[in-house]
Amino acid sequence: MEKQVEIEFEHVQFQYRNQDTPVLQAINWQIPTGSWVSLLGNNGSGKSTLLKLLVGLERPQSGTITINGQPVQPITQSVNPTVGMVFQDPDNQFVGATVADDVAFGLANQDLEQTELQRRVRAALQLVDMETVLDRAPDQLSGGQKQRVAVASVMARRPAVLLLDEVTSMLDPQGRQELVTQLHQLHRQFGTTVLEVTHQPNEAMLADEVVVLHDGKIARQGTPAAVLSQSEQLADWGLQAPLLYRLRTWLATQGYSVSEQQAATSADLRDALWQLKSKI
Ligand SMILES: Nc1ncnc2c1ncn2[C@@H]1O[C@H](COP(=O)(O)OP(=O)(O)OP(=O)(O)O)[C@@H](O)[C@H]1O
Repeated sequence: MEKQVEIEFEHVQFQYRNQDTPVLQAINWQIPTGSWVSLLGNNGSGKSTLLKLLVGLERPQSGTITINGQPVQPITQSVNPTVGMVFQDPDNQFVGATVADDVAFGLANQDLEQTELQRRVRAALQLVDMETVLDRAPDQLSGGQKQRVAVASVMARRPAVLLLDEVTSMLDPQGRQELVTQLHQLHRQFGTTVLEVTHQPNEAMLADEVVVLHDGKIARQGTPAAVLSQSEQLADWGLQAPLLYRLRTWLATQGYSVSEQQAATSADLRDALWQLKSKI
C-alpha cells in the first residue's frame, strides 16, 4: 500500500533578503508519513533553511509547503503543534532552571493539572532514560544528556513531525551513538516522521530515504544504499561515502569483489572479509 504523504514542498523558492541568489530553487518533494529522511549536502547548500521553512521561521517567496495538507504558518502566529525541532547546540536549547522545568515549559500551553503535568514530564524523560536527573540544573549535564533532555522536551508534545538539525555534531562518539539509538527507537515507537540534517554519512545509512541538496536543488534522492554507495558522485557534491562503502570500493581496486548487500552493515562486511581471506 502507498504510504500517505505528510510533508509536501511544491515549487518552493526561497531567498534571504540580503542575498543575490536563491538558497532554494524549485523544490518539489514529498515525505511519506512515518518515514525517516536524512538530508545531506555540503556547507551552505540550504539544509537548515529548508528546516526553517518547514517550522515557519522563514517563508518561501513562491511555492507552497504543507504538512498533512495544511499550509505551514509563520511561527510568529502560533507554534505549530505538529512539528518539533531539536538544534545543533545543546547549550542553546534550555529555557528551564531544571530539567523538569524545561520539559514542563514545552507543555505550558496545554492547560494540564499539576499532577498530570508532572506525570507527563516524567514520562517524557523516561523516553530518553533521563528521569533520574529531573531536578538537576542543565549546566550539570553532559552534552549528550542535554540533547536527550531537548528531545524529551520536544517529544513531550508528541509532534507528528520531528526535525533534527545536526543534533549529534557536537557530541562525543558515545553520546552520538546513544542519541542516535534513542531517536530511532522513538521514531519506531511513535511512528514520528523524522527529517534529519546530518553531516554523518554513517547516520544517514539508518534512514528510509536519503536526499542530497546541492546548489539549492534536490540533486539525488533514494535509499541509503542507492545514494551513499556512489562515492564519486558524492564527492562531486562535497560529500564522503560511509566508511563501509569506501572500504568496499577500495577492496574492488585490490581485485576483491564485495557486493552492496555484503557491505550493508559492519557485521556483513566482516563476514565477507572473512570469506575473502581464503582467497588471499
Ligand atoms: N539569516 C540568513 N541571512 C542571510 N543569509 C543566510 C542566513 N542564513 C543562512 N544564510 C545563507 O544561506 C545559505 C544556506 O544556508 P544554510 O544554513 O541553510 O545551509 P546548510 O546547508 O544548513 O549549511 P551548513 O551545513 O553549513 O549548516 C548559505 O549561503 C548561508 O550563508
